[in-house]
Amino acid sequence: MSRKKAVKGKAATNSPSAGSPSGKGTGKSARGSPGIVQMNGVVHPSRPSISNSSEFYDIAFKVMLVGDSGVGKTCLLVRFKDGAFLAGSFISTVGIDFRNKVLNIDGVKVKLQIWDTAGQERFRSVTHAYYRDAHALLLLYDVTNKSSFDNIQAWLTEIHEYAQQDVVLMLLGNKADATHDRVVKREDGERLAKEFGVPFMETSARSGLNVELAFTAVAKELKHRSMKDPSEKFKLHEYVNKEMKSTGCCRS
Ligand SMILES: Nc1nc2c(ncn2[C@@H]2O[C@H](COP(=O)(O)OP(=O)(O)OP(=O)(O)O)[C@@H](O)[C@H]2O)c(=O)[nH]1
Ligand SMILES: [Mg+2]
Repeated sequence: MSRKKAVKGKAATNSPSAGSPSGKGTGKSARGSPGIVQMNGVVHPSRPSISNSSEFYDIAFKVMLVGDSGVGKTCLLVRFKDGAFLAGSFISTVGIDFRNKVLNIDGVKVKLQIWDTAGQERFRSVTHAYYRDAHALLLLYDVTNKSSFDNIQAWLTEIHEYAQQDVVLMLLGNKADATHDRVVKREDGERLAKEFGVPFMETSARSGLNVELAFTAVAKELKHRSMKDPSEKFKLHEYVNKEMKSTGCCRS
């Protein structure tokens, strides 16, 4: 396995690579996605990085953050990438943006290119165009906002319409730190996730609760799928449940 160099940066003005399904499996660069070539669902850089990032990786995947405006998608990404919480006034994302992070998963360097989408309705058509190339989707609601939870079903319909059939999907109930403002119980999130057969956890971009776990679980699943190693058994649901219990984070 050759080791690649991670491309770092933001691409708010990029057109979606998803606009080029023909790039899939051909080894050709996907239109509008600088330095990205798709081969067997795994993303590799098509040319040397011009950024100052010196982080190398073996395999790379696209992960998208979706959910209503204000649920905490940007804050979750910033917490994961920089280990910090974006305090202060809420600045709603315009369009779409991405950040890269390389994780060491069982000795394999897995680069996650994480796309932070705008939750506002008016950007929905922009977001739709990116779904097709996503290997994983983190679907967020806000435990302090009932309508963001009620909208999860609509988001799932959208995901089924625009994303790949085998996309890795996880439901996250964010802002779990906000105990006084909570209106959605953890059990409600669990029930909904069970109904749709998706792994679930509560997170907090503010406290960092389960943020690393959510991305690591997705990276492990994607790595497992791409390696197709029959000797290696990995079950996303089991991993999430086991890790949640071991941290004792969200169980009463
Ligand atoms: N208490 C608490 N507040 C949070 C958390 N995550 C985000 N927030 C707050 O929620 C607001 C919205 O956060 P964003 O991350 O900007 O929301 P978003 O989902 O990216 O919204 P759009 O970009 O409009 O789609 C901000 O005021 C954050 O400070 C969290 O885990 N806990
Ligand atoms: Mg945002």
